[in-house]
Amino acid sequence: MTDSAAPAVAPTLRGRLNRLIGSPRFQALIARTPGLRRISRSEGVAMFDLISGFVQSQSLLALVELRVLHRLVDTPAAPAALAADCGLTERRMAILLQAGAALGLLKRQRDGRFALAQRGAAFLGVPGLEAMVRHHAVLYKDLADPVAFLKGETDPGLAQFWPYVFGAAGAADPEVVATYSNLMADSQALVAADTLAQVDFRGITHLMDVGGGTGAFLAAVGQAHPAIRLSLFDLPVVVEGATARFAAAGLSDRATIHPGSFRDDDLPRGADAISLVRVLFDHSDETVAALLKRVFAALPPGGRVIVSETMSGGAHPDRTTDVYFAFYTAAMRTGRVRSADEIAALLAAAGFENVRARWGYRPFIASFVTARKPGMQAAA
Ligand SMILES: C[S@@+](CC[C@H](N)C(=O)[O-])C[C@H]1O[C@@H](n2cnc3c(N)ncnc32)[C@H](O)[C@@H]1O
Repeated sequence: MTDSAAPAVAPTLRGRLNRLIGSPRFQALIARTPGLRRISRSEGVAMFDLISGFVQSQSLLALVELRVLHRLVDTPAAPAALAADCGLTERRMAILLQAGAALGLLKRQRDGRFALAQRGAAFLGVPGLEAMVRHHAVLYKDLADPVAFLKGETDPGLAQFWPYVFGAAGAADPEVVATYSNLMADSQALVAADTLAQVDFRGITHLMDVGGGTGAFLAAVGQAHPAIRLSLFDLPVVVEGATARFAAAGLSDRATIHPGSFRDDDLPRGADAISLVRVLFDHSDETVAALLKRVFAALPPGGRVIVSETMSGGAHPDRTTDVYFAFYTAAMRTGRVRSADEIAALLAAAGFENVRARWGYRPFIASFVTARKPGMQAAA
């Protein structure tokens, strides 16, 4: 440990253990001891993974920007062949391809050529993943000085990328809106699949998706549950894209679009369930509390609210959500990744009961909290 001075207060048992684990003599002993050597090695690998993670992400960005995975879909290629197409020297191309293979996205063949590996093929198959990697350039800049970022001394660019979080006025530029709506809609397929698999939709006759973007989640619900009526509520400039989506999905007769802002307008009534998919984590506790009050008011007695988004692990910090999403939403300035317990408390404060949480089986896609408005369940 770097600070080897005697502690000012008597260390706890955990503290004494920390000092022991951090001592070079102890580490040398573990590295020499059969059985423990393996643990020491895997801890070393895990630690180096933490240290080098940003280079892995930047290698991935280079692979995406140069469309290397796409170029290898049909046939393997040698560094020299790809170098010319990508405008790199052969040597630099070889570095990138070797890194891609080390990350499991490519496979290095015996003849020195590189092929697309299964992980690379799967990466290309996930809608929105390439766009997600590309837009990380903004977050990467925002985190260049993480201490200044955490002290609030920087002006994060991600806040401008998602202008709607500051209110309807910020979302006036159709080009900006199209960029984030497409990114959201592309990544929605996985969120919808997990939500439909892990949340019970039985008994719902009319679902309103608030902050539902261009209707991608509702389209998935509509296809999985042919009897449910659908309502979409989002900012006017955002819902413009929903008409074509519902028409293409054959849902125009079942779906109603309500343009509006949940900051300024009451929510339309009539739905016996309201979903909030990746909406709460964009906003402050104050905005969320006000939104949940409106959700409560719009539901009939017994009506259901469904929250689906990535959540903090809370008492059990989660590697996927408590690092990436926590910093991401902090860079948006207004947002926060909350634990299921925190969301449950906000729902209870809004008057909901029967609050149930479900940790997602892919927590980096979504986890879920559902609750009911007290009173009789709405008639089917
Ligand atoms: C992170 S996106 C999620 C979109 C969609 N639910 C999904 O999961 O793909 C948040 C959505 O909330 C909407 N939103 C933000 N502020 C809003 C407001 N004041 N009123 C209505 N919708 C709003 C945005 O336009 C955007 O579509």
